[in-house]
Amino acid sequence: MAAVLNLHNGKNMTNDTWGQARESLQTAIGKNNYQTWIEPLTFVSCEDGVAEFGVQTSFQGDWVSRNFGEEMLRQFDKLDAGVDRLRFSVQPKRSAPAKQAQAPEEFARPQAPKPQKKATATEEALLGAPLDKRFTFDRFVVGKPNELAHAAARRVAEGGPVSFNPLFLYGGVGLGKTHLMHAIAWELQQRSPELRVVYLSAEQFMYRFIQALRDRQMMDFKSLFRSVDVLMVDDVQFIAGKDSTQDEFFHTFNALIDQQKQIIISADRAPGEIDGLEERIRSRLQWGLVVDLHPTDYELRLGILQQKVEQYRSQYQELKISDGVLEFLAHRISNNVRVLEGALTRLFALASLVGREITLEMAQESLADILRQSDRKVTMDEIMRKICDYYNVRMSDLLSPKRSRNIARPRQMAMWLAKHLTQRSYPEIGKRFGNRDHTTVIHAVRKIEELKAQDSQVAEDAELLRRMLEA
Ligand SMILES: Nc1ncnc2c1ncn2[C@@H]1O[C@H](COP(=O)(O)OP(=O)(O)OP(=O)(O)O)[C@@H](O)[C@H]1O
Repeated sequence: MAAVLNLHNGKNMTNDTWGQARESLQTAIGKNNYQTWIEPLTFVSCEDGVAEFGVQTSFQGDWVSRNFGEEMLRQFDKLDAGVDRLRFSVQPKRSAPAKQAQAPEEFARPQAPKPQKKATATEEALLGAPLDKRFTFDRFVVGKPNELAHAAARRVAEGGPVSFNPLFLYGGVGLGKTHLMHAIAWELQQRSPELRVVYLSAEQFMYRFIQALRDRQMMDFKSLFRSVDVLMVDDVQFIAGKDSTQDEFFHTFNALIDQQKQIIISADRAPGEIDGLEERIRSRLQWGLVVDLHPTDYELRLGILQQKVEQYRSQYQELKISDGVLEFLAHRISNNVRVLEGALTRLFALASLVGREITLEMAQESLADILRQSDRKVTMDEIMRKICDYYNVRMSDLLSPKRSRNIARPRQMAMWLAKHLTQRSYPEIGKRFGNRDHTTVIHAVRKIEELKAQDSQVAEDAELLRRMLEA
């Protein structure tokens, strides 16, 4: 890369200046923004006061220009770099056949005293939310619990004729829904930079919708959202019960599907389980492919830990972990992947502090709180309350001798959950449920196991309840 920048005032600026500007930008805009948006920029040249940066997609250039352009110029000013204007041009990939570079995005310094035209809510809405650069397919570890979701995501990321529309990904907290959606977006943008791929959470969709209403820019809002090529909406359960947002979402959804544009949705549960979602939306969400990210199993957790350690080593090299430490963590931390990552980050910090091998004892000591939390078992009370909510039965009925099916089945489910999620013995469970005999509990647990194998509704109920209680 050229090491020297020409300043329009004749002074020379070395590459160090860009380095310095980057440092202060990190402080000014925060580490996350910096890593996602500024770090990937490549400095191309600086001529006549125009500093040019290479970006991978026009989306990236557009985003940086709108959101950080002003701050970048401010930092250049501080360093007296003589930069008046920024240009972001999409750099063709080396391996790709020579292709025409796209028209660069430019950020021109606003002319004082004329105020810079602020991007309207709707213009910003088009850009969605920033993508996390760590959330790529490369970094997604595939195992049994997520293989179907991964395969579907890969298929959608290949682009081409829409096959699963919408793709609906669901699963418990921290199981990789957002990661997969960002991975699809990165891949699509890499394959086809001209595509308008918009990712945002359902909450952001709602706020942008409200802002457009308030600013009387609904027409813009509608046409912008209807002009995207791929729309991804994360955590769609958020709009349940929010009627006008649902309505708008429904129309956007239909318009895009009609144009055969790809839609990808995520939620913490299956479409049919989201209370407060209009029936017409619920059924449309089931039109395409609905896939489930199951809770992680031991092998997947271990794979994720190993991958993260490798990544860490490739950056910092020195990291020694005794045999058995990762296995221990994969065994003991059974919650979501975010918790696993948190545990590892702490171990990495510890390793860099002590400067020697991380042993099992050290890991146990430094992660005591996380391990304790993971040990936390669901209480009987929580199970009973959840069952009452879920099946709409009264606690007094659950504990009563009543045997009608609408009471007996929830009670059996509660016993099954108690057996699987708590350390309680059969007699203890029986006692808690209105002083029943332990054989009744054994029978209930068996009954639910049997029903789960025969009746998909029971299997789904059991899985959902277990997830909700473990979340
Ligand atoms: N299979 C995986 N391989 C590697 N990292 C993973 C995997 N699954 C999850 N992660 C990591 O775990 C963290 C949480 O994942 P993510 O944010 O995608 O979860 P989520 O399902 O969207 O959760 P939430 O319901 O809280 O939004 C992220 O840092 C992600 O990279």
